[in-house]
Amino acid sequence: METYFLILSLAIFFFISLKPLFGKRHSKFNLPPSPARPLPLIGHLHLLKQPLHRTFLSFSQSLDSAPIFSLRLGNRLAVVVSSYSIAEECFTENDIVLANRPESIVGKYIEYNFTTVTSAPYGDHWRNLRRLSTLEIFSSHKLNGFLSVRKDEIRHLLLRLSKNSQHGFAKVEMRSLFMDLTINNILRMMAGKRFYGDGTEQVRQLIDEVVSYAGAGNATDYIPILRWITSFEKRVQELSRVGSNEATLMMDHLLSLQEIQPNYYTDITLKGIIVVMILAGTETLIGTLEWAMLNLLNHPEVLTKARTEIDTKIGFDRLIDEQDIKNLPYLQGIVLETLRLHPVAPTLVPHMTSDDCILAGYDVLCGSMLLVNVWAMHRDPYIWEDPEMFKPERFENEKENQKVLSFGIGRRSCPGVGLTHRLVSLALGSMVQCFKWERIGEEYIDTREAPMMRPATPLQAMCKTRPIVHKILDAFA
Ligand code: HEM
Repeated sequence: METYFLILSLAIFFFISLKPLFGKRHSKFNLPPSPARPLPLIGHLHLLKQPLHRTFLSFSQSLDSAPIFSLRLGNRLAVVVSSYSIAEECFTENDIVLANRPESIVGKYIEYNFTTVTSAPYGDHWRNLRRLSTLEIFSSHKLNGFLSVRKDEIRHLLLRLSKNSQHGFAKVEMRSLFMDLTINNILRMMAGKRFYGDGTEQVRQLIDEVVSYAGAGNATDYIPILRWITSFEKRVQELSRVGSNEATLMMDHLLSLQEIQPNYYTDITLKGIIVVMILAGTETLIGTLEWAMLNLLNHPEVLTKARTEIDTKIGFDRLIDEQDIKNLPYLQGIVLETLRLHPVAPTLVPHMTSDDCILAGYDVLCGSMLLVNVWAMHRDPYIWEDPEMFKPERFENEKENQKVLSFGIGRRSCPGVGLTHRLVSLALGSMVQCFKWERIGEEYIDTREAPMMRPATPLQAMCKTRPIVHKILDAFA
């Protein structure tokens, strides 16, 4: 009897899930081309190999370099764009229609039922959150106020680097140092507190797991039956509980705002802000710093040029400061070149259409997911000279800056861009100014990426202090 009900339920489920995929509604529309015929129920999900941005580039190439194509991911239609002109069409005339986010299991459990600024549908609630985070966190005024936190955390980083490297080259593992820098920076901005030792590692593991579940590659988001069969949803629910405890500890600062305006600053809103800041503002910065250092180690001539720029403009008596960065164009070029070659959100954060629209002459139906493959666009040989090469010089022409779309464009673009440029440039500039750097061996470091856009092998380097480090050590003494 049980088997009978199972077969009956599966038959009904198959009928319901296949109907929209093969229904008449789709056939009368001019949808973007697809790389292959979709399979029943799963559509093209079986073709999605990690890393997705590379798979998407090969789909596009298999379709005669099609700059837009469509996929069926279980019960959802997705459109993938990989050209500048279509991306511009998306985020200018179609910006509002494309300003929604698709629902996901992470959005439901970790992002408080789609109420955070990253996951909320486009509308009044999202607008309020965006304004709130701009005023309280991302405005120049607020970022200037947090400068002392950034400087202090960078000083901690330099001190740790100098520990064993004052009398000769010492080997250092960069990821854990960048992890402490970025997590402590965000936590101090949010709650005025640092995490030490094991605390950071725990937070980091939590972030790692949540970030690995976010994004467009989870079959469970598209095939509802997988929610019952796999333990994915349960695991995300468990993580959401751990995350809540962590967040509760960091509420001090925002709670004072709640006292003044309790209706506006609800508990969920405040927790959501903290969760988003940690999720969006740590892994992104760690990855960017790691890729930047990796490229400097693989290109000693770039490193020398950056050091000469800093020595010439700043001298040997003081440490680089944030206001120096505008006078260090080569350093800024290194950061931009890192963001171009290694955008940590290579297909941006998924968008969703709230109505039918037209892109590049194709019909894009209401409820479709949009992914923009900026990783592929940043390596397009028709747009960039020597696209695979790490050449910060290309940004001597300031017009090139506009072509780096790692933070997205339009109303849902990243509000953390200012903080990223400040922290990454200052940390990188300080490390170049204070240390000599070498690879741990003769061979070049692997530039392929692991899942989540990290370097394939955790970055290690050899560093040796330069005399200026003593000025920092003295200041700490
Ligand atoms: C290298 C650093 C970073 C990169 C490459 C990056 C990239 C992105 C991208 C691609 C998006 C989505 C854009 C779109 O949907 O079109 C985004 C959204 C967002 N980012 Fe970042 N990000 C970075 C750092 C940060 C930092 C440091 C923070 C905060 C501390 C942050 C907070 C956010 C938030 C809140 C959103 C959601 C915006 C919305 O949906 O309205 N990001 N980021």
